[in-house]
Amino acid sequence: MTTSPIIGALRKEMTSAETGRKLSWDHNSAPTSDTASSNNSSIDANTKSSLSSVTGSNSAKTSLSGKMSDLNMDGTKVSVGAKSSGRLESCESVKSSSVSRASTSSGVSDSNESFTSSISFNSGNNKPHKSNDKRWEAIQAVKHRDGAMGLSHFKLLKRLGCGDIGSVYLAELRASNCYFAMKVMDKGSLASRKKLLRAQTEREILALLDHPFLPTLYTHFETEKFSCLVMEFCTGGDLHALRQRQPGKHFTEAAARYAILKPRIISFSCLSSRSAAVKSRFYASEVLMALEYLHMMGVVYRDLKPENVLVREDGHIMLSDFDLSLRCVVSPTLVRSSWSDTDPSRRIPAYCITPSCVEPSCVTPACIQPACVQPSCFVPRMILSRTKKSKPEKPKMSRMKSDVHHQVSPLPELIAEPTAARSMSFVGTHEYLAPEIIKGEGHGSAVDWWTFGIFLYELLHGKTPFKGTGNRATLFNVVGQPLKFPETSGVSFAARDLIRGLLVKEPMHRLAFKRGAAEIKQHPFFEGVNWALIRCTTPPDIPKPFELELSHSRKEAKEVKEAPPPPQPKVETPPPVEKKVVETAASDVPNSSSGGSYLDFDFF
Ligand SMILES: Nc1ncnc2c1ncn2[C@@H]1O[C@H](COP(=O)(O)OP(=O)(O)OP(=O)(O)O)[C@@H](O)[C@H]1O
Repeated sequence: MTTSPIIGALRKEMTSAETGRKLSWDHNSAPTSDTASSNNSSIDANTKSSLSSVTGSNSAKTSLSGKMSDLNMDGTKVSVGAKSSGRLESCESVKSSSVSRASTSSGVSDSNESFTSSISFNSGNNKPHKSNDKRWEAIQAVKHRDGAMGLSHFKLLKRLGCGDIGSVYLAELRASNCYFAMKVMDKGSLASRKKLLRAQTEREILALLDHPFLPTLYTHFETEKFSCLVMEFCTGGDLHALRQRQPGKHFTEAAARYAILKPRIISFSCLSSRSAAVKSRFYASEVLMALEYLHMMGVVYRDLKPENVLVREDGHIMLSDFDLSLRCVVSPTLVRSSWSDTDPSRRIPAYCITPSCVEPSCVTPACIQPACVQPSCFVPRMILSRTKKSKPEKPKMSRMKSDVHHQVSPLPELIAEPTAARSMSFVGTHEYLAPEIIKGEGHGSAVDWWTFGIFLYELLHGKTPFKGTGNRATLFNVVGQPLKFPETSGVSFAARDLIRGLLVKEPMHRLAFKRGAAEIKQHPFFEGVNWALIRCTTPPDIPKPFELELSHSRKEAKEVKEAPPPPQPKVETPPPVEKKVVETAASDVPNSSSGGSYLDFDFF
């Protein structure tokens, strides 16, 4: 067994006094660290779900940009490892003015090893929902003490997995008893494989997020060779990996029973249909909220599948893996207020809310208000203005009743759907690809609702609906075959109706095309879901306590330090996977069923 270059280099860097080179992302070359001041707007789509829980603050934005050539790309070819589940991607080829990497300079291409962007984003320095998180505090304390973070601040305990652009390690912040998932990407490898833009996109998106069902980026730092993202560690693993470990890659009846007892093993197909429906609804609800938040932030996820749904320590979910996501412009709009007052002067107008990540230029002409309101002002402003007006008047019972009615009447409806997003990229996973991606027609946020339909189908049936004998057949099925449910499906009518609505091949007729998650939430399948309190719901499965894992991790940590690490899977010879990589368009490229490698290609 040979020591992989990435581990060897990691060891070297960890034992050195390296504390993390500052990444210069500043447009004017002013040094900015990973703790750069940030636009710290955030959206909590959970607690005030009817509004997609808009909250935020108004700290100054920092326009960050960078030259990747500053990152000392040494061009060293290192096999970072292959993804363990197949998916495809082409180089990003966004062809719409509505799609932006914010103010990324023109001509940005991953093939340019040097590029500049001026995307204004939340560097992760301010996460309002992390104020009571001891891991957050621990990281902040180290930053405060040492100025910058580096590999030497962490102990890498074990490798959790590897993806196309990096390996993920369980890492302990030294002397803190705080654990993280650290994604380590070899910059030379990224550069030589033209993955710099993907890595940058993922980092920027992670930095934006502040939501219970999405990963927290605690910090990121650069060393001479590596780019490291320090994220929340999910103890429950991912659903795909758990199933892969079962004999025959599916749960047996016994395993299904075990699944009920052992929360980390989750089988939807083998549980009783009621149990599966309950679990599916829980996980689907949380995924839906995460997608809603992402869309509101101008992110089209594009890679929903069980493999990317991690189970957190508390049993709630966390979507991961944003390197195939698309960033775009979005103008969430209030289309219906709860105020039905006929007096125009008292009527709450339609607001346009800019997502925190987008520069003022994001404001589309559709915004009828002179200024877009910050999310945090949204609910209070509406309620306060009402209260103020009624103050001087003598309170009458009828008026009070009316006010109470207003305050408890259905919350305003907000469209947070980036309907104008358009991309020509060919990205995703075969069985989850939307027809418009396969046909190369250009796609937008509706692809996430298609994948949500496939995801729901898989949760409830244990398989995806269009899987063919090979990848090519799968693609043909997606485009040409009607949706069918197993005859013996014990799945409810409501579930099937929802799936049918989501798996409409024509995106414009697909459920949620116009109004996004709001449409889906109203479907009978989700009847009874308390969206506002879903975060407080007791999950159907809770992973076993992390302490039990720890002894195992420490053992492995010793191995990482003292023994040759496991060989990195080579991109060319990846392990067999269940969901294969699409290598080509449906008609003209050979089937790739023999491998799961990630092959980049342009659809056109
Ligand atoms: N926050 C996390 N907590 C626990 N395990 C994680 C976490 N993030 C990733 N992992 C594990 O590491 C593996 C690799 O993750 P990673 O995101 O790098 O690769 P991927 O999901 O295969 O995507 P990509 O190829 O785009 O990088 C995942 O499959 C998962 O098992």
